[in-house]
Amino acid sequence: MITAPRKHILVSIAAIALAVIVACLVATTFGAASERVLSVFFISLIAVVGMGVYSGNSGILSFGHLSFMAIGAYASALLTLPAQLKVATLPKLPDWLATTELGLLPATLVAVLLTSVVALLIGMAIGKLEGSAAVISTLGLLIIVHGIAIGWRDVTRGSQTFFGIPRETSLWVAAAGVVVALIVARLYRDSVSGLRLRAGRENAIAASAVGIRIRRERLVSFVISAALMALSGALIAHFLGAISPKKFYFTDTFLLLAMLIVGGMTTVTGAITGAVAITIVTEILRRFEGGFSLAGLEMPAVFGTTQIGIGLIILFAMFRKPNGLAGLKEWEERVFPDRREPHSQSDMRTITQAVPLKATGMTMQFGGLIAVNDVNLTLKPGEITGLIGPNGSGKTTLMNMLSGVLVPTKGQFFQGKDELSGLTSHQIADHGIARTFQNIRLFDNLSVFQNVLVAALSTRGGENAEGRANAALARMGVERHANADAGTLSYGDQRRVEIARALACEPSLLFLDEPAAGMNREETDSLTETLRRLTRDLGLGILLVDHDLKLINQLCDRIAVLNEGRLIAEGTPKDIQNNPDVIEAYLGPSRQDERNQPEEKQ
Ligand SMILES: Nc1ncnc2c1ncn2[C@@H]1O[C@H](COP(=O)(O)OP(=O)(O)OP(=O)(O)O)[C@@H](O)[C@H]1O
Repeated sequence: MITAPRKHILVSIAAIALAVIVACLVATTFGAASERVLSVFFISLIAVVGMGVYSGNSGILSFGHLSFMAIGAYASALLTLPAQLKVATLPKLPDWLATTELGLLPATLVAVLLTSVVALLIGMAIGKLEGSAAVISTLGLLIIVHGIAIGWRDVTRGSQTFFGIPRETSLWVAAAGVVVALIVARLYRDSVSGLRLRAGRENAIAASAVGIRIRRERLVSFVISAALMALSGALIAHFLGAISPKKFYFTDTFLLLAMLIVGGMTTVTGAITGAVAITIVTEILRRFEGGFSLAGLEMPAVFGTTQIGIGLIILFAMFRKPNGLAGLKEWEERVFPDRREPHSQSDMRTITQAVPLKATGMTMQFGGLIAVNDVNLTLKPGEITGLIGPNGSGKTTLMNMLSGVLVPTKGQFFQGKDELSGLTSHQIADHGIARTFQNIRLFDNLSVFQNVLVAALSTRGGENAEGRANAALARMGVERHANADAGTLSYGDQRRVEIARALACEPSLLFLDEPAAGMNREETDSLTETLRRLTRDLGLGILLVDHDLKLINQLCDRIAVLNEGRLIAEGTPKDIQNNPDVIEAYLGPSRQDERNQPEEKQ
């Protein structure tokens, strides 16, 4: 399923095909040299969009993707190399490989398939890593594959040139390859998997809380991007006719990453922009590298002029355009902004079979600090439970444990007979528990509609996702912002969108961590009314953490009070208001004495 408007996709594909055909026709009129430049440009562009499919959508920069290009290049070359030449130059090849002599297309398909399998295995290992560890591991991959290419002499000819590869990559073959790669990358970006991955890139914790399995989506993108790299590798091998391991090492990694970073990692438009910009600059600087004369002045040869130039462009881009020259949007998204009309024909499903969530002995220890200490709590559908307590009393920590963000040190919680303790955040979301965060965690660079849609797509089997997304937006009164980027909204609207995103998961229990923080009284009153309607109309249970005691008292059926990690009181708002332990926790013992004295005198 493609999540973008059909118009964007059709316009994009038509433009890609047209631009490539026009570029080919222009190059052919200028002769063989320009055809060569354009062919290399197309093949490089396949690699850049290949890297972008993973790095752009996941936000994890990969230094290792040229390994997949190398695997594609060597694998396809081994399959197309004339048998006689194989016998002469690679005498130790196994018979079946020595006698195989395929055409470019089948050899490329086999190479792409083989690379995808290798990427699947590597991706499963790398996918366990986060942040800089994930980035560094890709560097390790590059070094390992380079080492194998040099060491496996019987198959690769080691560091010597692997020559004699049939030069079958014509300009039109490269053009066909780049059209396929650009379309695959464009479709992936707006596929369900691509949207989930971009949500995870924006905020991994929130993505997991709406049911997204980030590791799985990363793996999907890793394999697709490796397949595109293999395609690029096969085409370059059959364009040059000779390859060696150094072709797939640091120099080209730097060049391709520069294209991706300068253009903008997150879009296909960015990959194209970066590839065009860096190719033009490289072609110009290369002419000056050997020295030149200007107005009678002889400039000496400066080795590395091209690399220095590319480095300067990267610096310029980082200072002036940190998201790349093309920014965060595809060109067609800017030219034809989404004018999705908000509609809410469908409403949210009423909770009919919800069961209470029972937590016992919940404990969380951070080093020497016991943030939550042996807390028992039951949350019922259709009921609003307030969770209050002074700053640092453990409210958010308890909510984090019940939503799978933190693994409790001790304690268990069940939904009916199902034990949820020990489940991950996305598994808990699938059990109908959704949440918002104290510090708003929206997917800032996705539209409001995409924020909500991706949650609906990732829970309840993705059933009727668009309808659920629209209904959730309408329930929270933010449907008019559907097309705006979430990060551009006012604070109050962002909080409402975050609740809408949680509602799109169709939860039976909703956890709200300080939903009224930063809202004025009017906005808070309106939120109070909205939340009341949610429980009344849909039978939803709510766990509400807030410091606004007026909101808590007005809204909650029951209130639980934490102090220094312990549950010190539980009851109706009236019980809690008069509870001496609660008064002491909030006001301190001396203030409570003051408060008690007049009463004692009476
Ligand atoms: N990840 C963590 N690592 C270490 N200590 C933590 C962590 N998270 C919370 N704490 C500590 O646990 C205690 C409880 O924090 P928590 O955020 O749950 O309190 P809270 O009641 O939600 O506070 P507030 O009302 O200010 O949001 C605090 O002392 C806090 O510093």
